[in-house]
Amino acid sequence: MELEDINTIAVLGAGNMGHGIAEVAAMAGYDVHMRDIKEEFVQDGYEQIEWSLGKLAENDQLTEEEADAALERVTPLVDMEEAVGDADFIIEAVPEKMEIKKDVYGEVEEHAPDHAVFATNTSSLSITDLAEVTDRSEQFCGMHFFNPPVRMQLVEVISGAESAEETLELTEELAADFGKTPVRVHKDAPGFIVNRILVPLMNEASWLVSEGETTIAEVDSTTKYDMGLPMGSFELGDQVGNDVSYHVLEYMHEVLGDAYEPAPLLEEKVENEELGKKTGKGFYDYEDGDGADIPTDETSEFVKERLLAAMANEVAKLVGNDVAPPESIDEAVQLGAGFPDGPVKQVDDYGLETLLETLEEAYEETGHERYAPADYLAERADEGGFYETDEDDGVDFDSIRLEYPGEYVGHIVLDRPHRMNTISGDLLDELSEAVDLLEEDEEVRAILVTGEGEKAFSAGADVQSMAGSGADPIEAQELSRKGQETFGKLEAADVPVVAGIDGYCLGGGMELATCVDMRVASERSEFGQPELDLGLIPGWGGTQRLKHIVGEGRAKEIILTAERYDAEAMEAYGFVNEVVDNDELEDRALELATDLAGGPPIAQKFTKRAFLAGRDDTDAGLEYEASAFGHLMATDDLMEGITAFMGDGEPEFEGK
Ligand SMILES: C/C=C/C(=O)SCCNC(=O)CCNC(=O)[C@H](O)C(C)(C)COP(=O)(O)OP(=O)(O)OC[C@H]1O[C@@H](n2cnc3c(N)ncnc32)[C@H](O)[C@@H]1OP(=O)(O)O
Repeated sequence: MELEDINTIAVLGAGNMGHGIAEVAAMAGYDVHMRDIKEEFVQDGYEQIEWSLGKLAENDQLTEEEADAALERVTPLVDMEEAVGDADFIIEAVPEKMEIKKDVYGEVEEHAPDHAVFATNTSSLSITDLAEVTDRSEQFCGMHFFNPPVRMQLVEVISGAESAEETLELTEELAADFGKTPVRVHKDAPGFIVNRILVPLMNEASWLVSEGETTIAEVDSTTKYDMGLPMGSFELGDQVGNDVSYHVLEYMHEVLGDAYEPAPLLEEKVENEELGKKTGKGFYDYEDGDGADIPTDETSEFVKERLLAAMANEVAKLVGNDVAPPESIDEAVQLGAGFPDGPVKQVDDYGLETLLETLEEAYEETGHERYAPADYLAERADEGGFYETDEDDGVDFDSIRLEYPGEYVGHIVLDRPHRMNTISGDLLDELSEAVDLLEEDEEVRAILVTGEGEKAFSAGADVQSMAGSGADPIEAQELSRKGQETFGKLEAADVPVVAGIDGYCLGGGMELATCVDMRVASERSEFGQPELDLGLIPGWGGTQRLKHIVGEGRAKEIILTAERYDAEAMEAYGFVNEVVDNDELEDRALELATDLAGGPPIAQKFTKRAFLAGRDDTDAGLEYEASAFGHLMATDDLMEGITAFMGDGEPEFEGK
């Protein structure tokens, strides 16, 4: 079956995941049969979809008409035959109990057409075991959505022992058609990718506290503010539900052995029914206490090393057993768990040899199986990391992308869409290197800077990682200088620089945009310097550079009020050169950069330098201008420009 042959999708289960998946499928234009065992369950799911579509429309992520049309496409049903009788693709999202799922498949098999593909949305059960209940194990695979499906980008597409390649490819295409990012899990291993990394990580944290090696505060301070994960490890456990992590671990323990024995602390939480947010209490108290109140200054290198070592070991088992390659693991965990950097990159950066030693020492000390290093870990430690290092290709960016869309334009894309393209120290390093590369490249005569995705050009400095390191005033001062200097490179670049701004352009993101020569923004963009609201000041040049664009009065207004401004207001303030329709932003920004790239390189360089030279001293600027004017007289570009003018043609400047 091809993707075009899929018209009707049956979603079995109208609970949290089921109705979310049904909504995503309906938004992508499919007819959806959403089925549950009781009328009230399907109605409840249907109302949730209606509410969620309404919210999306309210936030301009859909038009009212699109929301209405999506809802129209969902048919709530109780009868199984009606639900699956003419379905081309069936996504099962019933409770995570093998017996329930098996019963459902028995019934589905009776009524589903022969061509229909079955996909199970499970986070913990074996795809192979489930497939065996059906008569079509080749037409069966896992399709693991993350909660809530409408917002989460990742879908793990999991191969059972007998899933046909065609089934897996079709499921990936369908996930992509839903607007999601599919990541292939090549083997049916417990936890697949994301849970296989997260759950043992939470378990290691619990073991360390159980054994009196550290405290919950230290672990969460380290995970959130040193490792830069979106939440503390225990905070995450409370969010996921301690019973959920515990059951996943029990399953891993049963299938994979003692390395996955649940920690006593976790067991205790489950016994006491302190399951996390949903029961009001878990590792933190959400009813009578302050919830997850995590200190920024209790980070511990010991904890970091143990957690990274645990993560490195899981990565080794996944990669070594061909469950998934490093790139897929990083992509899945970034999209599914919001990690700023993928786990493989994190452990590679820390040093596999060190982490291997950490495991070996801990294994010797405690004898616990969870510290037994995987063979593949030792192998990769010898090679210097999980990622193959390509020696010919010296440039390897993670937080940005460098593209060459043609016609002398070098395009820098801020590429952390899962974190609103926030700017970390690593991103600054990469940006600095990218500007150097583009400046050295004779084939680049203009630079375009944009942010990946539709939400943000950049929401500014990564506040979370800043809170971790910012406790140290010297480090914070260095970070400020680094940002000032990096953005300053764009300002001082010899070639024109354009920013294409779509979405939030806040804080450090706006300071970056301040350093380009021209700014094109989509209508939906929002600007601001919110630093004062955080008790900070703009530290990447904002107090000095913004005034040169909008004047001191407006600059003070923007910074002191910390308000957000829409694109039109920023155009009126002179910050944005041009506001365009949302859909046109990308093309228009590239068009402008391409136009500028066709200009006379030497005259452009001198113009930019003259502006900078005269910024604080007009006489110096005038002197520079006169001298540049003189130099230009002797260039081929001048002759080319004048000849083209006289002949009514288009000049072709060569920068000579
Ligand atoms: C020297 C330079 C200094 C600076 O630049 S200081 C930073 C200045 N920037 C800010 O203060 C902006 C902070 N962010 C916001 O106000 C909001 O966010 C937005 C208006 C950008 C978006 O709001 P919404 O659409 O409601 O989304 P959401 O749930 O708030 O954010 C989505 C995820 O993005 C993370 N995030 C957003 N901005 C930052 C940031 N600047 N640093 C770190 N994370 C950020 C959030 O926490 C959350 O994450 P999760 O989904 O894991 O909850």
